[in-house]
Amino acid sequence: MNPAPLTLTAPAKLNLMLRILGRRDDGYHELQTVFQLLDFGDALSFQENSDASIQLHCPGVDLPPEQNLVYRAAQLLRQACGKPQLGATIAVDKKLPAGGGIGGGSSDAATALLGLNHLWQCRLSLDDLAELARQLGADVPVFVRGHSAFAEGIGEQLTAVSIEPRWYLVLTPACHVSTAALFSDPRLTRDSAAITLAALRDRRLNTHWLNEYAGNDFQPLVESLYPEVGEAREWLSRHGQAQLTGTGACVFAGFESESAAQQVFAERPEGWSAFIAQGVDKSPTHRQLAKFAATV
Ligand SMILES: C[C@@](CO)(OP(=O)(O)O)[C@H](O)COP(=O)(O)OP(=O)(O)OC[C@H]1O[C@@H](n2ccc(N)nc2=O)[C@H](O)[C@@H]1O
Ligand SMILES: Nc1ncnc2c1ncn2[C@@H]1O[C@H](COP(=O)(O)OP(=O)(O)O)[C@@H](O)[C@H]1O
Repeated sequence: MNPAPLTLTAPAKLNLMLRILGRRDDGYHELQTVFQLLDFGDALSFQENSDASIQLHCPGVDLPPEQNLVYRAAQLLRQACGKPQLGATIAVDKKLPAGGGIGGGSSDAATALLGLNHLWQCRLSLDDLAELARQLGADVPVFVRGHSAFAEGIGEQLTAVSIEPRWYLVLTPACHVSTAALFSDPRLTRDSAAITLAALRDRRLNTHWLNEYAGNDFQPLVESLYPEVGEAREWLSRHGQAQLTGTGACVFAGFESESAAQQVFAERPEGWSAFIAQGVDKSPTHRQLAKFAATV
C-alpha cells in the first residue's frame, strides 16, 4: 500500500503596499512591496511514483500541464538535484482565483519545490530552492522562504517582517488581470519614491506604519481597465481601508477581529465572491512540513 500523501497548503499573499521605482534594462521593474502571507490557500498533495513521470491533476487551471507552474517547479527541482528517475503524482485543489494578485500560481510553485524536496529527499537548502523559485517567477521566492516580508529588487530581495495580526476580507472580482500586460502598459506610474530601510525600524509593521505607507501603484490603471475592480474597492472602502493587491483583480481591507470581517462579508452585494483569512507571519506550508517531518 502507498504511504499517505503529503498534503500542504499553498497560501495566498496580499501586497499591503506596492511602489514601482523604475524599469531595468531587461524589462523587469524595480519595486518595493510588503508581502503579507495568509492562513488560506490551495491544497497540494504529493505522492511518489516509480515510473519517473510527473502526473499533475489541477482542475480549474486551463493550461497544458507542462505550462502549469507546479509541473515546471517539479521538472526544475528534478533537474537541479540530478535525479531524472524521480516521479510524483501531484493533485492541486484550487481555492485561489488565478490572476487575482494573491499569488496562487506562485505559491503552488513554491509549495511544489518545498514538498517534493522533502518527498524526494533532495536535501536542497532554502537558499537553493529560493534560487530555483526566482527562475519560476518574481513572486515565488517569498513563498519558499515562508515568512511575510518587505521585498525589493524585482520582488526577490526579502527582509522578513512581523506584521500586526489582522483579519482580511478579500473581494475577488471575476476578471483575470495579466501581470505582464500591466507592467508593459505605458500609462503605468514607474517613478515612485523609495521607502528607506530605516523606515522599517525594528521590522515590526503596526497599523500606523501600514496606514502611512499603504497604496498600490497599479490601482489607478487596473481600475480604469476593469471598472468592476474600482466598484469593489469603493464599496469596501465604506467599511475599512481598501486597496488592490498586486496587479489585482482582488481588493482587500484589514480588520481587528474575525467577527468584524465577517460582518462586512455578510453585507456584501449579492453574487460578489469573497473570502476571509487571517494574516500570518509564518507560512502554513512550513508549519505543516515541520509537523510532517516530525511524524515520519
Ligand atoms: C505584481 C506582483 C506583486 O506581487 O504580483 P501579482 O499581481 O502578479 O501577483 C509581482 O511582482 C509579479 O510577480 P510574478 O507574477 O511572479 O511575475 P513574473 O511571472 O516573474 O513576471 C510576469 C511578467 O511581469 C513583468 N514583471 C514582473 C515582476 C517585476 N518586478 N517586474 C516586471 O516587469 C515581466 O514583464 C514578466 O514578464
Ligand atoms: N498552478 C497554477 N495556478 C494558477 N495559475 C497558474 C498555475 N500555473 C500557471 N498559472 C498561470 O499563472 C498566471 C498567474 O496566476 P496567479 O499566480 O494565480 O496570479 P497572480 O500572478 O495575479 O497572483 C495564471 O493566469 C495562469 O495562467
